[in-house]
Amino acid sequence: MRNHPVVIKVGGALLDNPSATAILFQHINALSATRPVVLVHGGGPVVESLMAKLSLTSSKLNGLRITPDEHMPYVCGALAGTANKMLCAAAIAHKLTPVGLSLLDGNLVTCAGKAIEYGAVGSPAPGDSTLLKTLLVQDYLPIISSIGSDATGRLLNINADEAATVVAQLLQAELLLLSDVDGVMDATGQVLATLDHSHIEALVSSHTITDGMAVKTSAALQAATTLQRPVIIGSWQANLSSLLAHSGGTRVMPVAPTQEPPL
Ligand SMILES: Nc1ncnc2c1ncn2[C@@H]1O[C@H](COP(=O)(O)OP(=O)(O)O)[C@@H](O)[C@H]1O
Ligand SMILES: CC(=O)N[C@@H](CCC(=O)OP(=O)(O)O)C(=O)O
Repeated sequence: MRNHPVVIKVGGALLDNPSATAILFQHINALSATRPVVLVHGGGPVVESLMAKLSLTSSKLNGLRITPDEHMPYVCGALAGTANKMLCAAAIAHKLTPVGLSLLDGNLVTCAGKAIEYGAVGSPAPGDSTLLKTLLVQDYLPIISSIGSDATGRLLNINADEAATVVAQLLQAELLLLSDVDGVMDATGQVLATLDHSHIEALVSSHTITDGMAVKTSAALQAATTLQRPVIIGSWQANLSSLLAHSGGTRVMPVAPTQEPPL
């Protein structure tokens, strides 16, 4: 495989922002000339807009969507269907050749249900990288939604940041978690250049890091520690090469292997 792969995760709010989508795919187009790229995506706003049209309500617990099994057809349709195909179509419009996938395709990622109060929500673990490596060797751009399944065949809704960390582990890749903010902010709104385990704990305890960012920083710390390299949290409007060169965004630093695991 050419050079070291990069896994890029984008949040679902990107899909409401055509100019940001265009900027992102221009950057991916440039980056993929030199390095294999995999895109993992969320789609929280797409799920919420479909649920509202169906007069269904959903709530979150610790940043994760409580997902009754009877909601899974709609969540799956929104994430693996609408969100995935919108991104694939945008990639084609930017001269890339996407292949739309979910976590379960080719047994890429295995999943197991989290605590029962979350419903059909799972935790991901690395599975079989063969399909991804095959696609990357052929210069395809895999675009992966965060729908998985467990060993019994139950469909599961996976937080997309957690999904991306596992895809990065599968490929031993660099990981960029891109969102609608420039990075992780401190209590004064300044973007923090670096964050380590104890700093994350303090900012979560003081409610400076909340909601989806709490899930994201926890997933980033876990991935950084497993991969033993920093994970970058930044804006989807940023220049990806600059982010990879450590200019802008927040670098979440790994816990050293000799220390106790953080989670
Ligand atoms: N300390 C923080 N720094 C930056 N953003 C934060 C922080 N705490 C909470 N947030 C919120 O987290 C959001 C990003 O997380 P999330 O909505 O899950 O993004 P995505 O859908 O892109 O994964 C930001 O839009 C912001 O509202
Ligand atoms: C369990 C859980 O919370 N699943 C998420 C999956 C999508 C996601 O993570 O989307 P963003 O990246 O846009 O937040 C959800 O249903 O919203």
